[in-house]
Amino acid sequence: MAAQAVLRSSARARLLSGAFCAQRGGPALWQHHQNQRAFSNGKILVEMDEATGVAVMKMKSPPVNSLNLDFLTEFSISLEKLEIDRSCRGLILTSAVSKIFSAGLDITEMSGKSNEHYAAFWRAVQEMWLKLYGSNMVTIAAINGSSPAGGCLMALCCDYRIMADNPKFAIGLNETQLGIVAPFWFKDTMINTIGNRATELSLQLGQMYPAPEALKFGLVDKLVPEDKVQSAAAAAMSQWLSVPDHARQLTKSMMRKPAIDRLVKQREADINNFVSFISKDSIQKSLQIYMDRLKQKK
Ligand SMILES: CCCCCCCC/C=C\C/C=C/C(=O)SCCNC(=O)CCNC(=O)[C@H](O)C(C)(C)COP(=O)(O)OP(=O)(O)OC[C@H]1O[C@@H](n2cnc3c(N)ncnc32)[C@H](O)[C@@H]1OP(=O)(O)O
Repeated sequence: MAAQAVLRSSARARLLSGAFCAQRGGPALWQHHQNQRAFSNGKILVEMDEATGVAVMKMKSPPVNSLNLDFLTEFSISLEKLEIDRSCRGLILTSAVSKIFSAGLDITEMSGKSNEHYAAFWRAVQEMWLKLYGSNMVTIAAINGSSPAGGCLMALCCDYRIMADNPKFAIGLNETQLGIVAPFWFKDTMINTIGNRATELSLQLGQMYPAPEALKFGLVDKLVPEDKVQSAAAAAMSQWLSVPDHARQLTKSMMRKPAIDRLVKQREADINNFVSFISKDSIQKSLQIYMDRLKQKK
């Protein structure tokens, strides 16, 4: 895909240079065990079944898998590593943290930091989206917990979503509840999944949907009991992998390319928009109030 080509160069350069790995105290090499390969960069564990060509990526950044700069960098590099591995055809994205898929963007990365930091953070968020939404692999989200905002975005980037059937787990783009705005490419991703009107309702209200409502709304494709999420994802994956790769990939590209191209074309402008928006005093105040409320609810 066009966006993949643009993105691959920078991440691959970092991957091959080992800069990221050295920073983490050593290269994230594959460990082999029978038909399984695995690597971990710290916040992400990847297990690959060589017999099926399916990798399971587990987010393991407790307490809530929030997407900070380190996490996003590890995520994009891990994804790139799988993308360039021709034996890997499918990816199941899930969480190793109990009851949480991902709490979305790390709010502390958007509070009280320099403009340079905000810009680097936002570039990393964009890169995660470009890579996951534009992946050539079959991507299935095994949503085994709550998934607000950026966590919901990650799930929406996948080709298919299976969620644990527990009304305590909720998913949605709740940005307006924090006093912030989902950017156009979050909005486009949701529109491409549930349509324009449902997206408008959902985004304006900053609605979080408990799992059963998320299914009705089309935000997820299937609900299964909590202990069946991984096996259901594996079963769905084998169905998806029965379709010839080239035809499925071209179809995926046809559906997603307009949204991807839109961000690629205005990446720098989008970063500048984010920095000027997030650094406003009024927005910083809203985020502070939201964080205080989160801590007080305990
Ligand atoms: C004009 C156009 C301009 C466009 C500009 C675009 C701007 C767009 C900017 C950003 C888009 C933003 C996207 C996002 O993803 S924002 C993040 C939204 N996330 C949330 O709202 C989630 C909030 N968290 C929760 O609801 C809950 O924590 C939970 C359901 C995920 C888990 O609940 P529970 O198990 O009860 O855990 P706790 O609430 O106790 O949390 C544990 C611990 O973790 C901290 N925390 C939780 N979420 C986050 C987070 N997203 N970032 C940072 N920290 C988080 C929480 O505060 C607790 O910390 P502790 O008290 O120190 O233990």
